[in-house]
Amino acid sequence: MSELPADIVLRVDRLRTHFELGSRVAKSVDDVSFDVRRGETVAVVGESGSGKSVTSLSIMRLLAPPGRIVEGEILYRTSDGRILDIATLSQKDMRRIRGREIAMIFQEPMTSLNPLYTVGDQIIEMIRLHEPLSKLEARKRARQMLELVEIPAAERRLDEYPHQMSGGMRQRAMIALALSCNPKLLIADEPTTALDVTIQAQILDLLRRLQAEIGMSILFITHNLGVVADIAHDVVVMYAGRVVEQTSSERLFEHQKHPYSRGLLACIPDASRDRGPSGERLRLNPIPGNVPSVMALPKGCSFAPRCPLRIARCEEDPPLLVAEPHHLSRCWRHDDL
Ligand SMILES: Nc1ncnc2c1ncn2[C@@H]1O[C@H](COP(=O)(O)OP(=O)(O)OP(=O)(O)O)[C@@H](O)[C@H]1O
Repeated sequence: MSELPADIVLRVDRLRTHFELGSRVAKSVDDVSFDVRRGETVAVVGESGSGKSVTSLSIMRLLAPPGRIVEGEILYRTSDGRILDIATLSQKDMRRIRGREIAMIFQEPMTSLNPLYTVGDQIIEMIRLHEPLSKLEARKRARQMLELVEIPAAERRLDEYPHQMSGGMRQRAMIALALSCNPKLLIADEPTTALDVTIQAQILDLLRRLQAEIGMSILFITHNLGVVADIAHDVVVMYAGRVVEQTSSERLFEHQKHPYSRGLLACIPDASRDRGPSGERLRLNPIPGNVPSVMALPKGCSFAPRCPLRIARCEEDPPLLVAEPHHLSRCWRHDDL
């Protein structure tokens, strides 16, 4: 197994995850590599179908058959300093990693919250699953968790059912549940997508604050490049199962080296720019066309059919090229960008 530098919590290395459907193979994640450092956030960005969720499900080992990791390593540094390859871990060992070491939050809080139990009981159960605390001690900890995620009147809220809470509060309760075992890595899969803009900003603020306080690392999955600038240190832009651009967040916003990232940037809503003279909503500039199916990729560069900068050479598949130091791009024309 490879070595892992001391500041790296998670290293995804040449990961390939396929769905084998009869004689056809969907290469949903095709040679993806990135590092997540301690206390930092990496955002994985791309439109629907680009392979973001399959990447996070591979890391959590929650893939349902016929999904399978066929190649690559997912190296993880545990709290007690061991380095494990999650890609080959048994499901029994993986159960000890999920929740305690790596937790996940979703777009829809009811994916993790059970409607039949109070929020408090769910957090208490999770705490006691991992720590030998009495019910009373666990309840106290659960209340502190609700306070940590800034849910007002935490003591009373412990006894509420998820449906008694607003969308934003439910999202906070889900985060409290995920953090109740003090994970080192939080995988956040579109956690703010269903929320309105103000609540979205509050949840992003909360995640940033929690990260600074607890020092956890975050893998942030989103289709919205707009939220990335606020939260991520590094960005991995995915398209049709592959990485097309990878660099720091600061660098990406300054200078995109792939036409797909440029297109995603043009889709970011901007309140001042996107209103007409009488305040009406203007259309953004969506990238024409759709992400191709990973079962029927075009020949050469998979983005070429939608690309305004396409040239004859794009019929040849570009590798991930070093456009600048610490800046990778899978585009023949990265120098022209
Ligand atoms: N259960 C499955 N069976 C077959 N193919 C699948 C399955 N799940 C995902 N895929 C394939 O993997 C591709 C990537 O899917 P994935 O869900 O990771 O995309 P995504 O970027 O997360 O999109 P979204 O934002 O819609 O979740 C899909 O286009 C699909 O072809």
